[in-house]
Amino acid sequence: MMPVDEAMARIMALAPELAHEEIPLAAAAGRWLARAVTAERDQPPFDASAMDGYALACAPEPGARFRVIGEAGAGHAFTGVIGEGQAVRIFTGAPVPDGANHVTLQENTAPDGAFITITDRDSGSNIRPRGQDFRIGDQIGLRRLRPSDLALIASMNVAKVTVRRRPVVAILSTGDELVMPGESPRADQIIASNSFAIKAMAEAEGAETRLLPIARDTEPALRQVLELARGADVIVTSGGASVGDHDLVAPVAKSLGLEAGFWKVALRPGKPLMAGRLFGAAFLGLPGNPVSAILCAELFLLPLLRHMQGDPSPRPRLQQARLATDLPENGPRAHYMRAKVSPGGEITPFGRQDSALLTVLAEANALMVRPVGDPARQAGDLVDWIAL
Ligand SMILES: Nc1nc2c(c(=O)[nH]1)N[C@H]1C(S)=C(S)[C@@H](COP(=O)(O)OP(=O)(O)OC[C@H]3O[C@@H](n4cnc5c(N)ncnc54)[C@H](O)[C@@H]3O)O[C@H]1N2
Ligand code: MOO
Repeated sequence: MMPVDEAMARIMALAPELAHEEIPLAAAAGRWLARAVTAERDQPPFDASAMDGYALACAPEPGARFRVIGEAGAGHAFTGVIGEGQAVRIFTGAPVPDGANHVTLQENTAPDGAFITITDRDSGSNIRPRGQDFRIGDQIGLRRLRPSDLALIASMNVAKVTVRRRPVVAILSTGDELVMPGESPRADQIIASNSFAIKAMAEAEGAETRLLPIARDTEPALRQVLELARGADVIVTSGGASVGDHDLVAPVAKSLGLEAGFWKVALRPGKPLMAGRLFGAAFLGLPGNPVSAILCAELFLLPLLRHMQGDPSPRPRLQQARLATDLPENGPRAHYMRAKVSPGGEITPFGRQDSALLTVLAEANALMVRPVGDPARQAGDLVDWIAL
């Protein structure tokens, strides 16, 4: 059985190259920049008032009196020059007029016809200097674009960005026992659930998905459905990965030309995971047990999708927490236990860890990682976990 780390590395090495594309900023949320963005201007592009008040030639003393000679608003600059004893009525965001180096807060003044009298001191100059946020030529490096990045790029006057094309993931389930939700299962059938989680996980990671029909447990049926996956960047199957007589994914994928393949990872749940390259795509054969399939998607599919889109650290992020209970030693497979991390930061693995229990997975907010051969642990020990 292959160690989890090695399986992750082997799977990332299967990644096909994704082309770059230029898209409008308004469509770029969640996309990965493929080319750095360069600011086209300074922000602010002029010394700007941070407050509503009066622009003055220098910081005034209480009691000082100034004549108001004009007005500066956001988008409406005052074009004259301020001299001693003069003030310009100014509003937040307006360019500070020439000759001024201070904005006094309007709350610190008393108006009196065409004059103002200073009643209190200001705590600062209330001026945002030109370029205080960014300067022309400043760059945003490659990253997944969050809403705040979009605002930053917009303010740089950049209307289009170059991103990686979205990876296309084809998803299919195998098994004679499966019917889709809403259909009428026979007494010996269950409802296909894995592909719904895998689809949602892949899409949240930036992928486009193609949900293929359920493949029945015959070689021709599976071959036919797998053929529909041609053209995808990643092909994900669930079920039929183990050693049973009806577990056909490995032989069929091989007959279709699976390359660079491997099978079985020292992982619980998820041991029968298989991977390779098929039709030019990365191929992941996930185990059928629902928790195994979702866990393998978390550990292998999502890092692969992040890597393909340019994430320099695509692996799951490990955090640490104190264990709330004692645990016996772990066996020969890394155990990713469904667990709950409390707001206080303590982690408690669920008592029931059967890989068929979706209710337990749905209650969990963490996967607690127990390495291969991890010795017995006591309450209070620090352990690694991954957020769900
Ligand atoms: N003799 C052995 N038997 C098994 C071994 C083993 O090493 N030796 N490994 C076990 C482990 S671990 C796992 S995990 C499973 C994985 O088996 P398969 O990948 O072949 O999965 P299936 O047999 O097709 O299904 C397992 C289970 O999951 C249900 N299933 C399948 N697909 C879906 C789906 N899309 N949605 C919901 N549920 C699904 C299926 O009905 C089965 O109950 O093998 C063990 N056996
Ligand atoms: O490894 Mo299986 O994935 O435990 O249920």
